[in-house]
Amino acid sequence: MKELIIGLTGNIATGKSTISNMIQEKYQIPVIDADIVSREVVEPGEQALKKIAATFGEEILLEDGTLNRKLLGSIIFQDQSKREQLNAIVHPAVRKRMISKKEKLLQQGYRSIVMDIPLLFENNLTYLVEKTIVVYTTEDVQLQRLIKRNDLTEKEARDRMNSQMNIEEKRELADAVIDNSGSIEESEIQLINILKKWELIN
Ligand SMILES: CC(C)(COP(=O)(O)OP(=O)(O)OC[C@H]1O[C@@H](n2cnc3c(N)ncnc32)[C@H](O)[C@@H]1O)[C@@H](O)C(=O)NCCC(=O)NCCS
Ligand SMILES: Nc1ncnc2c1ncn2[C@@H]1O[C@H](COP(=O)(O)OP(=O)(O)OP(=O)(O)O)[C@@H](O)[C@H]1O
Repeated sequence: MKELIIGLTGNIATGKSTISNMIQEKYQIPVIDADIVSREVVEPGEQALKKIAATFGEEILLEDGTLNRKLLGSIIFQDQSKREQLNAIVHPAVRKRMISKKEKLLQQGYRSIVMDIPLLFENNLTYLVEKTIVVYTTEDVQLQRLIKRNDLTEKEARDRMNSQMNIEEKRELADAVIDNSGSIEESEIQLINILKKWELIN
């Protein structure tokens, strides 16, 4: 089996987690998920959470001292400057922790690793990986799945989509694309073909 660090990206609700779970469970390639790491770095006691409270006010915390994600989301997805303020606090900590997780997995002997990073292209993080996969859907499918999964209004969903680079642009930048607009089975066939082409499975 070859060695490869893969960057998996896409847009909000195009299916990154669906594909990365498949890669981890069916093909035993470990996945480092930026969304999970971005939750770890804002746990109570973490520096990043203190900075968020200092910037957005103590009312951004719930009674138990954890981050009110719903409230913060409603602020930053409709205000670019607020989003940039949050990114400046959270992203350096996420990047640092992801690199350290990658080093640990390499030390444990893993040779292939997937880094699931929604903002891989926006934040110029391709230097962390060797190949990129974009999980794509048409904008219409993305919108419908996002509204359904997060129980959002169309405006809220569009604000979230507009806070990221357009999926058509990302598709152009990718080494490989999985079109997840159809069924999960159809997506798995595309994934298998990519993993075979990159000699990660037989
Ligand atoms: C604003 C927050 C609290 C909302 O939390 P919530 O639980 O509702 O969403 P969750 O974290 O699961 O993110 C869902 C999706 O939103 C998108 N997204 C999240 N943050 C951002 C952002 N700053 N810019 C663009 N898209 C984003 C991603 O596609 C992500 O997969 C949270 O998203 C956050 O802390 N964001 C900043 C960190 C970040 O950029 N994370 C994304 C990858 S590092
Ligand atoms: N092929 C598919 N057919 C039908 N529903 C799907 C398909 N792929 C994913 N979904 C559903 O669409 C929603 C978004 O998928 P998923 O959570 O994997 O996206 P994501 O890209 O990881 O999202 P985020 O950017 O928010 O982390 C989920 O509710 C998931 O169950």
